[in-house]
Amino acid sequence: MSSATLIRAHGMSVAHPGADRPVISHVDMRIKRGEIVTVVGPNGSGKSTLVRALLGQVMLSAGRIERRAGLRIGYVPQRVHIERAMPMTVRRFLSLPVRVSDAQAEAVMERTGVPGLGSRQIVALSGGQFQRVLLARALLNEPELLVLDEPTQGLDQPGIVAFYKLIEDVRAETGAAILMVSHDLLVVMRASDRVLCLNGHVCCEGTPEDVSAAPAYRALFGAEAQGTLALYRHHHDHDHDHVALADKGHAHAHVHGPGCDHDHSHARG
Ligand SMILES: Nc1ncnc2c1ncn2[C@@H]1O[C@H](COP(=O)(O)OP(=O)(O)OP(=O)(O)O)[C@@H](O)[C@H]1O
Repeated sequence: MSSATLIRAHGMSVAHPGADRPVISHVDMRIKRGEIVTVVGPNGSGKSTLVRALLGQVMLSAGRIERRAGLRIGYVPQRVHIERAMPMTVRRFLSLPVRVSDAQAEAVMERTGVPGLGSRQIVALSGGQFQRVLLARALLNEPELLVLDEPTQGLDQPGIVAFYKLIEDVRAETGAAILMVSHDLLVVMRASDRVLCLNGHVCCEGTPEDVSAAPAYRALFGAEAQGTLALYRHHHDHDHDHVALADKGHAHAHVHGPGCDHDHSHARG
């Protein structure tokens, strides 16, 4: 594994007991220091399973995962899986499972745009505030890799845009790599260095520009894909020069998982 690589999956497959076919098959992927990588795919395509397998929370049925020794990971699970009704203040929530000082708690809340909320009950937070508190907790152990599973679920459009801006700021400040699962194709693509399009297997992978032009992506996302393609044809106005990416020279490289039966021509329209 190269020194810039934080985590790498080789032929990763996950099958749930009793299911007739694997949820994800033969996924090869890696995340390098400081990269923002997004996983997109239809409902049920295995995105959360992929993330949880990378984190070691789900057993692989085939393949293996390499992690850099001592890799610090911050994880924000999908919101729907978190019990919000528990009677608990934000301050106490931030001290679970590892106790933090008041100063640390206040600093991280300030960082994620929810200063002074420590005494609030979790249940009394808005969706956007809760999401920022979850992010704050994930940042407390100074992760080198931050993993966010559908972090903007339930937020309105300005809330979504603001959240991704915050994520980019966190990356710029801390140098953490970020792996996100998202449905916000347009917004998330602008914030990503690399996109992985999943439908049980990796259908296509590459820069947002490459993926938005890939036939497999367009077949999966239809009209919505047209929007991202238009974005990259006419408004590719962001740059990633502030991040040293080892694979910059391979900006158009992308790989296909085995078993893909879609059109593999890589024409860019
Ligand atoms: N523990 C489990 N046991 C059995 N099947 C499971 C389990 N976890 C997930 N699945 C199934 O695996 C498939 C993929 O689920 P997963 O949550 O990874 O998809 P997803 O792409 O994240 O979906 P969504 O976009 O709806 O969140 C689904 O059909 C789901 O029902």
